Amino acid sequence: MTLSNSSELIGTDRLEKQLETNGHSTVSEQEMRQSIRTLLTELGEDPDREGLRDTPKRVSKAWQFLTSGYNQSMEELLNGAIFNENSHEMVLVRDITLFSTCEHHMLPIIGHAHVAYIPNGKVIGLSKIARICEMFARRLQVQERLTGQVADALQDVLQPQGVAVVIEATHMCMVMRGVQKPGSWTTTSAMRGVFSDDARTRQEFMGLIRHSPQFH
Ligand SMILES: Nc1nc2c(ncn2[C@@H]2O[C@H](COP(=O)(O)OP(=O)(O)OP(=O)(O)O)[C@@H](O)[C@H]2O)c(=O)[nH]1
Ligand SMILES: [Zn+2]
Repeated sequence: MTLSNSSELIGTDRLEKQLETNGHSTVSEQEMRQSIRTLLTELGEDPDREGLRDTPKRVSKAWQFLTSGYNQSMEELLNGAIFNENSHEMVLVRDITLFSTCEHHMLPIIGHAHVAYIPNGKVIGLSKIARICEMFARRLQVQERLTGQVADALQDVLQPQGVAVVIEATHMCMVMRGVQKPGSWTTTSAMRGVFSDDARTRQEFMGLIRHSPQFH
């Protein structure tokens, strides 16, 4: 199923249709709200008090947004922004802010992605690299899979000489609860093509992402 950009607001009618047809959920918007209401009650809250009255609706909308990456199509996301270019030097977009959701606890994963590729006759619009990251981040994830999906998607659409993806993230399930380790960061990488085969290319990439960016 193809839907438009995840950052668009989704109207309730369209949202319900999407929920019924996207294959990831058959629950309606109403059922989702009801389950959030039940959760509030089970937590000992009064879901009818003023501050919580619209919370099921808000939470439902928030989760639709946070998981909207399931409904995006690569074709729409790319919008044709792949250009023929006879360049064979590394392209790196670093410090792409990422917000994802851990599939074990449904708590936030917050971090950065660094994405590089070496073209092989085609380049991609730079913003599309960040959009690809967002599409996979806005799903229930584990960091390893997210990293590999970004690498495979770029490899697929560009057939470059290689792709490298490093994600550095902190998991709220390890910070706010459980083992409670604020300041812990997880680094994952996915190397494809020349980044996997050639240590010098990989080293060049690693050297570039170590360097601090000029602007934040
Ligand atoms: N590999 C991997 N593990 C993750 C990720 N996000 C969360 N986890 C881990 O998933 C594991 C789930 O372990 P369980 O023992 O089933 O769940 P739990 O009892 O809530 O575990 P604790 O977090 O240790 O309290 C935990 O070790 C989490 O840290 C991720 O992106 N990748
Ligand atoms: Zn977790």
